[in-house]
This record gives sequence, C-alpha cells and structure tokens, in this order.
Amino acid sequence: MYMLEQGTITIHTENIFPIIKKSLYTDHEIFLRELVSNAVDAIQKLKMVSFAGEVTGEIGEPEINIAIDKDKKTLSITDNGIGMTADEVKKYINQVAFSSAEEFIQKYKASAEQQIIGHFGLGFYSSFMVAQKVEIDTLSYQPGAQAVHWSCDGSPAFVLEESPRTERGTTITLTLQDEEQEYLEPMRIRQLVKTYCDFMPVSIKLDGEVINRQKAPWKESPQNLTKEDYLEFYRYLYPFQEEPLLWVHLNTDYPFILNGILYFPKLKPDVDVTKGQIKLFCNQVFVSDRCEEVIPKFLLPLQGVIDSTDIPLNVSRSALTNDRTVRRIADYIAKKVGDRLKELYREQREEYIRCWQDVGTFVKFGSLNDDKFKKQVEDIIIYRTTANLTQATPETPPAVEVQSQEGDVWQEVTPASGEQQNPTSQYTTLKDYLERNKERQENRVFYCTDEVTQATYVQLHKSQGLEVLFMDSFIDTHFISFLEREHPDVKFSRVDSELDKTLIDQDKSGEIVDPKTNKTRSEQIKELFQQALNKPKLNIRTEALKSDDLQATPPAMVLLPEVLRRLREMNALMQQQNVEFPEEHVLVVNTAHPLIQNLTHMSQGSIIQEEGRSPTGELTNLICQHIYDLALMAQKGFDAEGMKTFVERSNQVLTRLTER
Ligand SMILES: Nc1ncnc2c1ncn2[C@@H]1O[C@H](COP(=O)(O)OP(=O)(O)OP(=O)(O)O)[C@@H](O)[C@H]1O
Repeated sequence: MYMLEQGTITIHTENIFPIIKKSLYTDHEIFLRELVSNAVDAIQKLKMVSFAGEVTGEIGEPEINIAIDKDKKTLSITDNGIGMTADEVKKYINQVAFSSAEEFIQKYKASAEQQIIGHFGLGFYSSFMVAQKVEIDTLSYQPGAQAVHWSCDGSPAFVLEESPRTERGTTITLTLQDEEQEYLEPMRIRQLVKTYCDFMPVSIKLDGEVINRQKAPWKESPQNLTKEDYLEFYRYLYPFQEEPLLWVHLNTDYPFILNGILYFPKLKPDVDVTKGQIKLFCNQVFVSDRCEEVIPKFLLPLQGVIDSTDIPLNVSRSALTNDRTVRRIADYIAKKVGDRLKELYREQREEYIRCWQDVGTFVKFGSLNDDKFKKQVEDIIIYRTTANLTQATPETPPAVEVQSQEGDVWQEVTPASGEQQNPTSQYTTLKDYLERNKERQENRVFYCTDEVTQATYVQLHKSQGLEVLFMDSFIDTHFISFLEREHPDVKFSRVDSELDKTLIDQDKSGEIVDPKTNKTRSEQIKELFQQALNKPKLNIRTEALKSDDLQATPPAMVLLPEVLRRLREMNALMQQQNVEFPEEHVLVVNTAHPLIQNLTHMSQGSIIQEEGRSPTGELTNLICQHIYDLALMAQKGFDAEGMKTFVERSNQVLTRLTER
C-alpha cells in the first residue's frame, strides 16, 4: 500500500486522549451517537451534491451499517455517504476534528464540575474514549478519487495511506480498549442506537437488520398526523403509562428553530414536579432526558420531545438557563401551551372539562408563576359549581355539549371512560359566577375545599340559592390567595367560615321571653350549651337557619373565621405539621331545628327542679355535647380520646333514651 503521509496531529495539549477519556468518564457511550451522526451528515451531504448535479449516476439507497467482530475486538460503522479524499481527511480529521477536541477540553476545564447537557457534538475524536486504535477507510464521491486509509493509535501520530476500497463512503473501525468490550455486544449496540439514533432519518443496520425507527413525528406537519399517530408515539416513548390527556405540536423556524410534541399526562400524586420528563433532541439526535432549563417550570411534568438546533448544548447548565434563546424558547412553549388550551376550551369544551382536573393544576401553577401565561389563560380557568346551569336532569345527561343562552356555561357530556367526574357536574368561570350572583351576593365567592366534610355547609348554601364553587385541588389554597390579589374587591369565604345573612331567618329570632327567668329562648339555649360544654374560649351563637327541609339543616355548625383558618393553614405549612384546631371557633346553634327546640323544652323541665341530681339535666348536657361533636366533625377528625368519648356518649344517650 502506498504511503501518503505519516505525521503528527497538530495539537497543543500533549496527548489529548487520556484527557478526553477522563473528562467524559461517565459518558463514553455517546461516541456511537457521534459517529452515526457523522455518517448521517455524510449521507445528507451526498444528497445535496447529487441535487446540485455533481454526482454522476444513482446514489443508491442511503444506509448505515454497524458491524461487530468479536475476534478482532472491532466495531465498525459504514456509511455510503459523501466520503473523503486524502486532502479532506487531512483537513477535517487531522485539523478540524482535533482542534475542536482541544477547544472542547479548554471549555470543559473552564466549566469544571458543571454538567454539560449530553456532551453533544463532541465529534469524531470522542471515539478515542473507547478505542485504542481508530481507522478510517474512505472513498470520496468525486470522480476519479483515490480511496484512503487513515489510522491512529491514540498518540498524536497518524498514518495516511492509499486504500483498495471501491465503494463510495466511509468506514470507521474502532479497535476497542480492553475495558470497553461491552460495545462488542449486539444488545448493547441496539440499546444505544435505540436511545440516541432511533429517529435519525437514515436506516441503521446491525447484522443486516434495520434497528432504528427513522421517522420523527415531531418533524411532520400536524396536518399529516392523526390522533392515533400521536397516541402511538406517546406509547412508544412512555410504554405502560396511562394515555395522555392532550398534546401540543410545536413547529416554528423563526426566530429560532423548534419542533416538538408535548403531552399533558394524567398527574399522579407521586410525580416529582421538579424533574423534567421531556426528551431533548438536536436534529433528530437524542441529546438528553433532562432539559429543565428549556421548559417553563410550571410545565415540567409535561412529557414528549423537543428538538432544536438553536439550544446551545456544550455549555454548562447554568449558562444554558441564562441563554437568551433558551429563555425565548421557554416563553414560546408556554405561549403555545396556552394557545392550545384556549383552542380546546373554545372548540371542544367537553374535552376540556374532562381534562380539567389535571390540566387545571398546570394552568393554576402557571398563572401563579408566569404573568404572561396568566394573562393568556385567565378567562379559561373554570370551577365546578353547585349552580344548576342547564335544564338537563341527572337521569338524562345530554350526550353533547349544551351551551346556555349566554354561551358561557355548559353541561359536561358523559365521559367515555366513565371514571371521570359526575356527569352532571357543571363548571363556570369566576367572571360568570360573579356576574350571575351579583344581585344576591355581590363580589362574594363561597367556596368549598372538601366536598365530603363540608357537605352540610354546601347543602345549606345551596338550599338558600347561594352558589358554591369547589376549589378542592391541592394547589387551590395558594390559588385563592392569588385570586384575591387579582380581584381585590372580591371576598372569598369558605362555606364553613361564616354564615351569610341570606342563610339566617331574621324573623324567626322573634323572641319569646320566658316570664319565669326573664330570658329569651335564644339566651336560654346559649346558656344551656355554655354550661354543658364548659369551653370559655368557644364563641356560642344562636341563629335560626333558613330551611326548606328542617331535617336537612344541621342543629349546630362549627365556623372557623376565614382569617383564623388561613393563619392556621400557614402555620401548619411552615411547621410542616398539623396544627391543632383552634379553641377560638364559633358554634352556631340552630334555634330553628326541632332537636334544639326539643332540648329547650327538656331542659326547662329540669331547670326548675330543686338542686341535686337531675337525670333530665344530665341527658340534656350529654345531648349538647353530642351536637357539638357532630358539628365539629365537619372541621376536624377525632383523636383517639375524642373518638372514645364520642362512642361512649353515643351509647349512653341511646341507652337513656330507650329507658324512657
Ligand atoms: N463518516 C464521514 N463521512 C464523511 N466525512 C466525515 C465523516 N466523519 C467525519 N467526517 C468529516 O470530519 C469532520 C469532523 O468531524 P467531527 O465529528 O469531528 O466534527 P463535525 O461533525 O464537523 O462536528 P460535530 O462536532 O458537530 O460532530 C466532519 O465535519 C466531516 O467533514
């Protein structure tokens, strides 16, 4: 073989390879991505010169072949791309590749300790991380080109000679180092190709079998993809996961190039919302599983793919966070997500409602964190309400979306899966709520944070025509504070924080004064409870609650004023623990309830008795305590002692009642 040249690669750092190897200690496997990327580039360059009419004849089917020779301990990557002439090898390999190697090391040292995303674009020399010897065998597409063979054993010395190769293209052969023999295992190579090269647009073969997918759906135009295509791609990316709720296809080339598909997953309580799940690609080459820097914080739980050549990849993560383009990309993503949600709200309301439970969390979190996003979505934030906004009865839920005359409220359709919320649930925006209720409760919002424990309170409001919003997702506590800042004139009260005057029957308190004691009925009841409960800090109030069905209203209710409750919630948050239910709460005794009325009659019988044991008086006390416990139950659970007392007292009361 004719020797063309023997020489040393001009680099300024003596023996660059040990440094490369050490710098990238954990990331050796990426050499394959780099070599396959070069092969894809070579094929694309050939296509370009062929389009330009510079190639005579057919260029054939482009492909990349990976071959393993366990005996020789070699791994080779062959492409039928553009190839290189001897001069090009000298220029691109000896000079370009190695000067970029040097540059990389300088950069790497400068940002020591800093993690660099995916060590992307390290290029040809990264093969020295795993190889003790690297050979290039190549034939350029140029007419009459001489094939050449280059080899280098890891020292700066190289050999360049003529090669008998007759096929256009390039073969890179690595003789693997002893400790890198894992790359002789076909399984390992398959796994690497699947990770890094799955969506590269050229078929990659191992032992004659194509092992990559090639098609990158995010590069397609959204018009060409069906719902099933998106779902299929999702299942491929995240096998064994529940179907995503919806997706956003990103597609822009100005002012930066960005493609991608982002999926809204169904949120799991155990999901780590600080850890991104989106895969970052650069020109269909996988770069990293982590690209938190590029995604707005509130969208981190999204899944899917983004692909951009405009994200700088060989910089530290902190540099990336501060990069202007990256910040603009993050803004763009937020905007696109907002647009998609608005579109869904406008065009597929029932679908929007179906997803709201999960999507709403993103939207609220985003509104809290991103002012621009907030402005975008503020009109599409919805709340489940107690209002009956349509005529449909629960037995015959409509099969399609029903809009009211105003066009601003709607009825949810029966969800296909059946596991969604109550099909008769209705939703409203805050704006519509305020508008609808402005006559009766201007600038006042009643809300419920727990449908089960606050059921009595909700029922009471509902029965008097007061509309209650359900704000029961974990983010809502913060979100209510946010809404209050946004709407300073609107007052938000939880249903159990106070009694609106609408709920109280002002006439019924029309008081009969007992001639014997000179006290009103209400005063007697209050005293009765004060004595029975003996809690100086408890504020006992008597009110006649309005009701259409006396049995459905409670005999008593515990109220915790909004301010007090929030203070307590804040303390709990800060101390990371449950804070005791404050003793300074309000007990409203419902003088209109038959139980309370019976109680006064009963106690009157006992009060006038002479001092000493009074069985009726004791029973009255027990019942008062019991009524209080029942009311308290809506606010807090029992501790062990409380539970024991409650059960014992229940039995005692029942026994006494049956004795009579
Ligand atoms: N398989 C190949 N076929 C043809 N030319 C190649 C091949 N591999 C490498 N080259 C040439 O060698 C040059 C240097 O490659 P190297 O991988 O170091 O850097 P790069 O591909 O230019 O950039 P990057 O750092 O993004 O990988 C390439 O630009 C290309 O001209």
